[in-house]
Amino acid sequence: MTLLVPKYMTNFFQNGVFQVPQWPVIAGMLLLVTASGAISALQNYQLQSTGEDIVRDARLALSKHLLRLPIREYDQRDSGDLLSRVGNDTSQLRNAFMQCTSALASGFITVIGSAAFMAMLDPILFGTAITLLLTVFTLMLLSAKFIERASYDSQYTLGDLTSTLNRDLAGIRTIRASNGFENENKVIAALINRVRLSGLKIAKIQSIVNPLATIALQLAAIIVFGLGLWRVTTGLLSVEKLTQFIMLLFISISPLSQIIYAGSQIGNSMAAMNRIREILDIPEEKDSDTVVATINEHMPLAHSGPRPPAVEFQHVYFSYGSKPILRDLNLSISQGSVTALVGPSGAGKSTILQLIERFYDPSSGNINVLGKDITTCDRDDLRSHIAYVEQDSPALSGSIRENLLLGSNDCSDDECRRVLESVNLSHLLDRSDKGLDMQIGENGIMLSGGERQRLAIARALLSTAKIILLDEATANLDADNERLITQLLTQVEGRTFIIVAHRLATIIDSDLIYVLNQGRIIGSGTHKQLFKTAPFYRNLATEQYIS
Ligand SMILES: Nc1ncnc2c1ncn2[C@@H]1O[C@H](COP(=O)(O)OP(=O)(O)OP(=O)(O)O)[C@@H](O)[C@H]1O
Repeated sequence: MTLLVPKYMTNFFQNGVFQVPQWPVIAGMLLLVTASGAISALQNYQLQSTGEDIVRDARLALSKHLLRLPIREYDQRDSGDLLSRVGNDTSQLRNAFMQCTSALASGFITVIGSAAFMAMLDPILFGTAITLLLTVFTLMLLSAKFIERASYDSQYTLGDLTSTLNRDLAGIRTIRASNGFENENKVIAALINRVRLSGLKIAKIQSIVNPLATIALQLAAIIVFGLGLWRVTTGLLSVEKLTQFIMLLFISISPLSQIIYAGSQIGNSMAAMNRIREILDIPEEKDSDTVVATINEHMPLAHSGPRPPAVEFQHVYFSYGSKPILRDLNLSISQGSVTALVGPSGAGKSTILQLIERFYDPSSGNINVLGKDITTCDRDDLRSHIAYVEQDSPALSGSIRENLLLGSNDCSDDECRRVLESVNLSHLLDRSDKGLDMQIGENGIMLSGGERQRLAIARALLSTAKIILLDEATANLDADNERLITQLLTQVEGRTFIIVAHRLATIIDSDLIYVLNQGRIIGSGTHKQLFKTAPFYRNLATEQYIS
């Protein structure tokens, strides 16, 4: 519609002489301009909304993918950097995308339409204008490559900054207690300066290229205008046509500048896109799986013969890197039993639990859970049979209820209360009138270490998992609570407990104890048997005054 305005303007001239326009002409023009404004506003909103949808989809895909990466990826990557990709990079992508789409979509038609009209009005004048404009464009595209590199550096450094702040906030007490503030502040300041330098590099490129582009555009307009005037004086072009041509040129200059500016932003969005792609290209944990079975723990009961072990390791070797961690490991843990893994720090006890969860796969050997080779099972199905209380018993920010129901939403409030009572946590419900909805702060900071452990044990007990892995799950408990939890585990029926513990007092009543040293099983049996037959275990027990 905007493109019709210059044509309308020819009503102001008759044979090269200015004519006062009639009211209908003025009204028509006003209508044209208003309608064109309204359409452009609608179009702009529609584009922005499509842009928001696309960026939302990118964020959804990225965050979903982030939670499903293989565990090894989290070992190697920094959580702050991953967060920065979901936050900063998608915002960067969003900004550049918005500018590009709105500039291209709304401006493109105007520019192409103006070009077509101008070419019809005077091909020579149009040829000159297009040559000059193409030169400006090439300049902008060249600069986008430099901007992409600088922007990539800037976004990486921003990722480092987010991770450092993340690390510092998580360990703020340690930092304060060890007077580490100055050192950390220096690291953060250095990163902030690096971000600034990358930003300045981009600014330098843009502050050279953008004015150059504007000057070049103005020069192009002057040259075209001068050439047009010359063609009018030599009779090759009428005043009406020159007026139309110049108006079309001015109409197209603003969207053209927008397109050129958007071109300079492509570098930023490419850098952000590459960082997002880097994560999306990592195969998800499940991607390499060939699922041929599901675990059905009831099936063996229907058949005659013994039930398969809850967990079985057959000649398992494993390493995180080049150093072997587990060597030729064989375990057999019966369903419904309490089994303990003991041994010195670094022996590989937690690693065994993580292999049962299939966070990692062994280098060789087999692991069976409830009679099925876990590499042939669906991971979600496998994990639905296992509850895992990690060594540090991390609690999640949120309410008591959210922490209890993580992964299973179908427990009633009464069941939640009962399980809290069984682990001696009922007093938490009396702290405020919010009951189960009481917030426990970031990572459960409003709970004591022992309360966090009992909350994690409560979550495991509330789940329907038949196999419960407890990694040093009572290490922070006082003697009374430790006794309570130990007794509770022996009373729970139909579940298999695999307990890693340093304090032997908590596991001496276990049905079976495996003693590990340097990734090998060096003894197994009950406490009594091991005390008699395994000198290594006897030493461990004697050191803890256990006979
Ligand atoms: N994600 C990992 N990447 C690389 N090495 C690891 C990783 N996790 C553990 N290790 C190493 O593997 C070895 C066994 O660790 P693991 O945590 O299984 O020992 P542990 O017997 O549970 O020790 P602790 O009693 O101190 O918890 C250790 O040498 C440890 O440094």
